[in-house]
Amino acid sequence: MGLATSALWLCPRCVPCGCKSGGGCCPPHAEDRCGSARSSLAQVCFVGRSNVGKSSLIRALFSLAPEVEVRVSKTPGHTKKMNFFNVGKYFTLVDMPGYGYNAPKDFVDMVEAYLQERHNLKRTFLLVDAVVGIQSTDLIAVEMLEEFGIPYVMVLTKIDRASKGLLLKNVLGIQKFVKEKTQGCFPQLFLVSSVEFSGVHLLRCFVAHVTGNLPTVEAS
Ligand SMILES: Nc1nc2c(ncn2[C@@H]2O[C@H](COP(=O)(O)OP(=O)(O)OP(=O)(O)O)[C@@H](O)[C@H]2O)c(=O)[nH]1
Ligand SMILES: [Mg+2]
Repeated sequence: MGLATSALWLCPRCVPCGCKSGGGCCPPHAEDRCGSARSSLAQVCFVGRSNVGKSSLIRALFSLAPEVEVRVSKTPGHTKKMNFFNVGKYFTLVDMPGYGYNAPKDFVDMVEAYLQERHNLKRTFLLVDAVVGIQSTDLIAVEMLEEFGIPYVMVLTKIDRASKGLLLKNVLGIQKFVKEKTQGCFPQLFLVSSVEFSGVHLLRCFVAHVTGNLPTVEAS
């Protein structure tokens, strides 16, 4: 995976329309830096409740790419806008604001608009906190992804904070939920700690794979 990385901030509605200026087609939320227009790069995005560890996971996944300048905070609701980062010429990753506590007021408009257009979105990573497990707000997110037919993957975060027993309970609960209640969810759950870097390498390879950047290895 190429690690020459440049950060872009794009208005999600500029991606489909090709607007470069941030004016005209852009909704009021897009007065921030509107980067380049329609991108042909594959995209992956990271969603989940506020404070679940989205920005931290992106930082851990792309720790070798210092230009992915993701901001992490103890305060839930820290990430207020969708932040787009280009990973070299290979793909674009999207750090979403969180839903639930202290979510930005325009969260639904912003995220729904993006997911409906989902230009080149190859996979969505839905993060769930390993200590608290799946919550009712996560179920709403799952419903939305299922309704839009978006392929997604569940990731259990902060596994360093969960006891072995609690981790097992939440893993089994999510596996049962995925099997019985979902269509578009990848059956393999990823377990990660962005602090201890556990599970990060496997997920990094998976991101490379879904964005078409993992060379096929022939079985001998
Ligand atoms: N122990 C532990 N703490 C973590 C881990 N990942 C994130 N955190 C902490 O959780 C808090 C929130 O992390 P963020 O990455 O900012 O969470 P977020 O989902 O981006 O939050 P919002 O942008 O507010 O939605 C920070 O204090 C992080 O240090 C982890 O794997 N283990
Ligand atoms: Mg964040």
